[in-house]
Amino acid sequence: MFSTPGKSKPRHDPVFRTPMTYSPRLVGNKPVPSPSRAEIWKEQLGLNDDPCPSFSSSDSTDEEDMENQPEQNPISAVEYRALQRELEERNAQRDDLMFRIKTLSDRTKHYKTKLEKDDAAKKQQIKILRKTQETQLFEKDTLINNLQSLAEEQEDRILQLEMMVNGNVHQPTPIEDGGNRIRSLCNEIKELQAEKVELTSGVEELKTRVETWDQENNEQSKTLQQRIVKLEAEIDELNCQISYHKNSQQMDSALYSTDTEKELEVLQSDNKRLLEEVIDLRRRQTNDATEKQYEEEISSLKQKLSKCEAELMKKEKELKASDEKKQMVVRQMREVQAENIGLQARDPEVVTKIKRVEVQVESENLKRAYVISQESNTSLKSQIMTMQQMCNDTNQQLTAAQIKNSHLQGQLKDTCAQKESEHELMKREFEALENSKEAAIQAVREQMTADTRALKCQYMSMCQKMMELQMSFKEVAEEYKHLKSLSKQFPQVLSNGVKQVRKEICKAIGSIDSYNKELVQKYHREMMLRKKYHNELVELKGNIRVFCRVRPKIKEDGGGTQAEQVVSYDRDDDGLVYVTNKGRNQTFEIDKVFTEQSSQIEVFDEMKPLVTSCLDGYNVCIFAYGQTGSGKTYTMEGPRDNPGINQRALQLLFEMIAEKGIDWSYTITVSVMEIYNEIIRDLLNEDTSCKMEVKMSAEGGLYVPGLTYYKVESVDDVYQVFAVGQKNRATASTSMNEHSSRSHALLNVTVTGINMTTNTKITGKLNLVDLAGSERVSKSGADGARLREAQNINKSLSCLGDVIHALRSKQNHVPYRNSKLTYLLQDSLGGDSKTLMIVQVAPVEKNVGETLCSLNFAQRVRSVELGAASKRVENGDIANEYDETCLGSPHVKQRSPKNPATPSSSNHFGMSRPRTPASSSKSVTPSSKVRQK
Ligand SMILES: Nc1ncnc2c1ncn2[C@@H]1O[C@H](COP(=O)(O)OP(=O)(O)OP(=O)(O)O)[C@@H](O)[C@H]1O
Repeated sequence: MFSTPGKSKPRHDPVFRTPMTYSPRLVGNKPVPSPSRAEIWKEQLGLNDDPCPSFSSSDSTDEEDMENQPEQNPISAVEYRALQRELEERNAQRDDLMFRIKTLSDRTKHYKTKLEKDDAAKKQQIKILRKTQETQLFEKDTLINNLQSLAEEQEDRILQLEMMVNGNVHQPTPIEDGGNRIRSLCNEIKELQAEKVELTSGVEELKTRVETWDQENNEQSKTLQQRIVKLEAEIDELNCQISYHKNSQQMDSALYSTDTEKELEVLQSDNKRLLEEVIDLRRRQTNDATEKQYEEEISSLKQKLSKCEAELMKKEKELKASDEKKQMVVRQMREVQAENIGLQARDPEVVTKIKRVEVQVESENLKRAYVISQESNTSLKSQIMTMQQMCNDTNQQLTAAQIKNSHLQGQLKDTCAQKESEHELMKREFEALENSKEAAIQAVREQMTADTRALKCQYMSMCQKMMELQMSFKEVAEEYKHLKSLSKQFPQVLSNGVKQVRKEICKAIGSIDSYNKELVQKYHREMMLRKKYHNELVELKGNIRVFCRVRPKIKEDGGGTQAEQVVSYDRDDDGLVYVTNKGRNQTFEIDKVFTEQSSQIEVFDEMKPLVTSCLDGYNVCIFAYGQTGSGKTYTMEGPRDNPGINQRALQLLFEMIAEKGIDWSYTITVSVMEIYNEIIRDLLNEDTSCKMEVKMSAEGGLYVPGLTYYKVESVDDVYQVFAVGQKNRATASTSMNEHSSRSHALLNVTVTGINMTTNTKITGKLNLVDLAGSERVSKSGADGARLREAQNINKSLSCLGDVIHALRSKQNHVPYRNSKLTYLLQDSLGGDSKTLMIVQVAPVEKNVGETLCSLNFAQRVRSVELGAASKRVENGDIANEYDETCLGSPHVKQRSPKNPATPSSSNHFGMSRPRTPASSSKSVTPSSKVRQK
């Protein structure tokens, strides 16, 4: 019956519908088709490709089945409803599962979107970081480029300076990009600097060498000049000597002159060569183009210098040798002169000879030779002059070169200093930039590392989340698949289930059919009985009602066959009780049977209406009847932690009064008495020896003169009253346990209500009586005092039976006055009262006789009709006397008893047995003072 959302209905908004909006379609009602929540979710989840199998076919089939079923298999409406309910439950389960799927898919979507968002944020962060990194790298590159350009500029400047110094032409080296370029550039700069330093040192060395060489050259030149001068002087001197000895010593002097001239020539050639070398050196020094050439030249110069030095050494040696020769010549000349002088002084022959020699010298040849020698001498002199001139020029040039050199050296020094300072500055800047660059790189690296770590952590956590999500998604998917398969199988399963259930139901129906028939029969019988009982109950309203309570087994019951259970109950009727006696089952019909398991509360709940009717002005009497130890006291008083009817009744009265509100003013008074051996004792009076009597007032009401009443206002007051009563009862009796079993205990509660608006007074009385044990005399075998006690008990219980009998048989005279008990209970046993008798029985074989007697008595009492109960309402003056009881005229309604029997005919009322100490639950506690009227 599900419609396809895409066709029959517009697409639903992706809004989650609460489960309350969903109304599952049921089989039999043919509801208007509407998309299920599962379909909506599927649609929202995009799972419409394989839609859930529509239940329409199965539903319709089911429906048809159901419609056709009555023809084939008679299925009742109950069965149909059960199936409907099952279907609803299945639908609800399916919806719940779909809801879970929806929730999980929502969660998955949520996580996915979160993941995507995180991814986008991460990517954005990475982009930003990349951009930042790129910007930083760009800045770094710009910085490096700036540095490079700066370095290039500096390098150019250095090169320019070097060019200025050296006249070299520097070709700029191509600069590589990036850090390698900087490093290579730095290395190159360092290398260049080292080279420059080396070159500078080389230049300086060269300069020093040049200087040294210049100095040496100068010195050599000076030495040479001096030597030249000296030689010229010597030549002059020699010329003089030659001129002096030109005739006589022509040959010798010519020889010497030739040697000297040779020496001079050699020296001049040397000098020339040296000058040429110096000039060449200067020229080379100024014209060197490249450093290599310069070095080569320096090396060649060095070699030349060394050669020059060697030559100089050699020349010095030669000069020394020539000096020696000259000295020798001078010496020879001196010797010649001395010889000449000696010869001149010796004789004229010698003079003539000399003259002759002179004449010979002055011959033509000599003259030619002399002229030639003079010419040569002149040319030599001119040459010497020229050489001197050249030497002077050279010296001037050398001086100028020296000046220029010193000037250049100064410039070079300045340039070097400037270059060094600039280099230092540049180095510092470069270092600072390098440091800042390193710091920036380090900071960026650290930032990047931290960011990478954080991103890694994020990535890991996201991966983990993703894994978890994937896992959960897988689980959800598997669950969804499983659900899908289940939902696919569901119609089949459902139809199978329905068929199975139908079969089972049919089978069950078949199997229980017979039982049902039996039940129907029972039901009809029960209905009849109920109707009858109801009618009886209505008729008997206000009459005696009889309950039976079976106490549980106690240890006093002993063991063995005597302790065997003889009481049993009807499973369906709580008014039937069976007693097995000598193998025969006896059935007793009671208004209500309380089993061993019934609690005090359950028992009291049945009596609540009676108790509360007291507030409406009814007289109520509840008395417990039964043999000793059957649980009368337990039911009426009960243990302290689980109180009985007495306390609960008073507590209920207080609660009801509290609920009544302010319109009614209630007063509750209580009196406690006991009847022992037909003597009434006031248990609220400390003087228990005072015998009380029941009197008839002038108005016709019964009262007990001198009876103590306590006005109670709370449950605590009730407890105190009970305590006083128990204390006084204990004081009055020597053996509490036995005494309590052989006396009737009466708790009389009088409730007086005054309506403040209408001034109406309502008086109700609640008599709660714990009767003495009802054992037969023969069983206990009592005698003496015990016999008297038993006789009194018998008498009172017998009188009770007589009264009931008289009432039952509509006798004109009801013998209330035959016993104190019936006389006291007259107004509660009369026609306008409500009476409840709880017959207590023991469940064991040992007490079966007494149990049968008690139940017979109960059944007889139950059959007595007392007529309808009536309220005791007065108008007008409010009576303040609480000790007055008003007896209405007994109204006996005739009704045939079911089990007519004479109450006193049997030996039921007999002597009581002594009671075991353990069975006593009556204890005396001191009471506080209460108000006594
Ligand atoms: N419904 C019950 N649940 C538990 N114990 C019970 C119940 N009824 C009676 N008893 C126990 O049985 C024993 C006898 O009970 P109880 O004294 O009330 O008997 P009784 O009929 O009042 O005797 P007597 O006539 O001597 O006063 C007590 O020990 C009591 O605790």
